[in-house]
Amino acid sequence: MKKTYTICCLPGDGIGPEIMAEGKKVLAAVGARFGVDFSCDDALIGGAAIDACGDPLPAATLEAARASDAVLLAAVGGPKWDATEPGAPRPEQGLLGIRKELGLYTNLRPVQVFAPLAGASTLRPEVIDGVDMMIVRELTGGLYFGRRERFYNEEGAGANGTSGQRAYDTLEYREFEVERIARQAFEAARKRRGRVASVDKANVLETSRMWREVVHRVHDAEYADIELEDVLVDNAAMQLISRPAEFDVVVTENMFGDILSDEAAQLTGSLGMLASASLGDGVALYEPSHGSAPDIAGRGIANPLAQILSVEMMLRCSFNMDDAADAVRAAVVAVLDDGLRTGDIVDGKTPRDKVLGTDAMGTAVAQRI
Ligand SMILES: NC(=O)c1ccc[n+]([C@@H]2O[C@H](COP(=O)([O-])OP(=O)(O)OC[C@H]3O[C@@H](n4cnc5c(N)ncnc54)[C@H](O)[C@@H]3O)[C@@H](O)[C@H]2O)c1
Ligand SMILES: CC(C)[C@H](C(=O)O)[C@@H](O)C(=O)O
Ligand SMILES: [Mg+2]
Repeated sequence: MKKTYTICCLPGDGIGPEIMAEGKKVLAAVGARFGVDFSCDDALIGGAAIDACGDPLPAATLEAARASDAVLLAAVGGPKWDATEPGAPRPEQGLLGIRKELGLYTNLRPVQVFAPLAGASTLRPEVIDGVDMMIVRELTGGLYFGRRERFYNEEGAGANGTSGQRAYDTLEYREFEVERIARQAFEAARKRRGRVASVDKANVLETSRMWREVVHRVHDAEYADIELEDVLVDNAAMQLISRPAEFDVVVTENMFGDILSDEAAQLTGSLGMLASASLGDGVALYEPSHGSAPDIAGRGIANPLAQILSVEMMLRCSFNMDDAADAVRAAVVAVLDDGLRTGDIVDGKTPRDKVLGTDAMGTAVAQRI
């Protein structure tokens, strides 16, 4: 009897369905080579779910995700759902909702420069040479999940020529949330080069002062073998592009991690190269770090490699299929070594016949597995 894994697939919006097709293609190739069945069932999330049933995270989706062995998500969002009236459902609520419901507090975003893509980055080759870092982003706390409110008709409306609106978001962390993400970062560092940079804004924010104190306490008590440095987030943003190869593990709170990971993606040549794994205590979710790329959606030119590398992370983290994960990685490296590129990772030297669309790029990877 073949082993069967059930994967809940959430294609979402924009380029989501296009890159999801390539993730499935790669899973099928892995299944054929390693004698495993991947049963992939689609469910609705984001804008597609709003259109179908008015809810960005339908109960049936959550149920399917909980019943699966792993969740593979592509991307949500797009301009179609941006300009709705106050309080209307938004695609991003589906994503934040599933992260919270599944308790996915750890988001791993590996930033690696594939040697053949050195020319695709906007940074000089000697700056990005050897870049290999793991961003450990806290994913279920902070500003994203704090109390927020918007007041449309405040007293004093019209003062200073405005309509008198007021709005707030709350940045809150509890000690246990910092402790558990710190442990994840130190554990990751032990398997890597033994260094953690903890990024905060402790010169200004009270949450950051607590963050720093807790990270150091966990470090001193349990991980004294790991080298720990504190970096203020503004300085971290600068150092990420001035000395990126020196970072090993970077741990930070939710919003800083969101912003820094998009910045770090530029080291790899494109946001289309950045995979991620969102982990908690139960079923895990894998998704590219990028969004639904509405500017290129429907044209068949999106880079599917972040989705495919997210499949690699799934095979490793959820199914303990290291050989299969290695095969996916090797296939991606082989494709890049063969000079094949999607439009976002070309450089001045890429010949036209080596520039592939989404479907051909996915096929090229699958064929090499
Ligand atoms: N995890 C997610 O589902 C996720 C993540 C980020 C943004 N979003 C949503 O996506 C929508 C668009 O956001 P945005 O434009 O700010 O960010 P985006 O990540 O969708 O796109 C930013 C830029 O990167 C390019 N890009 C992204 N992925 C690519 C790929 N695979 N191949 C080639 N190019 C790629 C896009 O074309 C665009 O120029 C918004 O609604 C946003 O909320 C969703
Ligand atoms: C779409 C959005 C809510 C999401 C985030 O900010 O977490 C995205 O930018 C990401 O990085 O996964
Ligand atoms: Mg983001």
